[in-house]
Amino acid sequence: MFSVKELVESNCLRSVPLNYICLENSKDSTLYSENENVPIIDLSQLTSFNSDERSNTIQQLGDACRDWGFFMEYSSPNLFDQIKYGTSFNVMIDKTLFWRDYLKCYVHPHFNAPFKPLGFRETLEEYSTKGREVVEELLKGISLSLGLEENYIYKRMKVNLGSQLLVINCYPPCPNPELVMGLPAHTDHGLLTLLMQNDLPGLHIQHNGKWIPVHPLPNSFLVNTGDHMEILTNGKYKSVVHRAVANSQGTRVSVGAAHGPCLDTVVGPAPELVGDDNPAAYRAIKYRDYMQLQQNHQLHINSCLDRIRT
Ligand SMILES: O=C(O)CCC(=O)C(=O)O
Ligand SMILES: [Fe+2]
Repeated sequence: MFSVKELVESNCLRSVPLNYICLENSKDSTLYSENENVPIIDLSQLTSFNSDERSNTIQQLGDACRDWGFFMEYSSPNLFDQIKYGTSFNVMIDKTLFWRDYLKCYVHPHFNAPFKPLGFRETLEEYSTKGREVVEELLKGISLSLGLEENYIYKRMKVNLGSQLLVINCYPPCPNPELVMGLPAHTDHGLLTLLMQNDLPGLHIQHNGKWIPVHPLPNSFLVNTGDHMEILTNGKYKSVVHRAVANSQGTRVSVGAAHGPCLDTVVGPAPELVGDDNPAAYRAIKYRDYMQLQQNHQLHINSCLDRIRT
């Protein structure tokens, strides 16, 4: 199987090969909006000793999770292979190939990374550790915004043994970007994803029924809530549908770190967020089984969450 990078670098590419042409693109009736912007949260205020500043930011964080589920913040065939290089999404089930190559490494609770190129492992390890620290702070803020004790999510989801999956995506330039899809519409399976990207646009998020293009903001992380945040909050904070489109200008690179519960944690709606007027909307499922369910399912058909709704 060719990678898209090899295909583009072969120098014989004048138009998109047929097996990459994504018919869904012309059928997608979701409107496109350039006029709305993803909310921006200042992490230093979330960890501030000034209690007014902190509670204001917790409120903003809660609003962002409820209304957007996406915000920016300053500063092999086996799904569980610890290091995996590939193309498209899952070549075993994809009917159309996607314009994307990737490297995935599980970096927590056990750290895995290639030994080459020199220094890559060390950089990835430091990046992953810092990412977990950021997520711990965000989870405290999110727990408080839900009226829960600040360590509620961290403890209940056993995040100290949590799964952290680093996905490095590469979207080489495409001669006809409107005919292909980098990564089709999907939601992420974990609790929170931190995304870093280079300066080429491509990410779209669905908000109030429209696709919102996200313009890269230097020195920021994009943070999005995943399916397990939606399950745990019983739908109060939604997992956000997003996609990545291709471009003709240059190679777009994004690095996503999916932070989830411990793989063996059985996750269902938090009892504190369920009541007579708000019954549990999802059945409890082990995180590992959920990931398997998502992987075996064509990404863009509909959200994997639909399969565990009560
Ligand atoms: O490349 C992007 O901006 C999005 C990547 C993504 O959604 C993912 O890896 O799950
Ligand atoms: Fe994603």
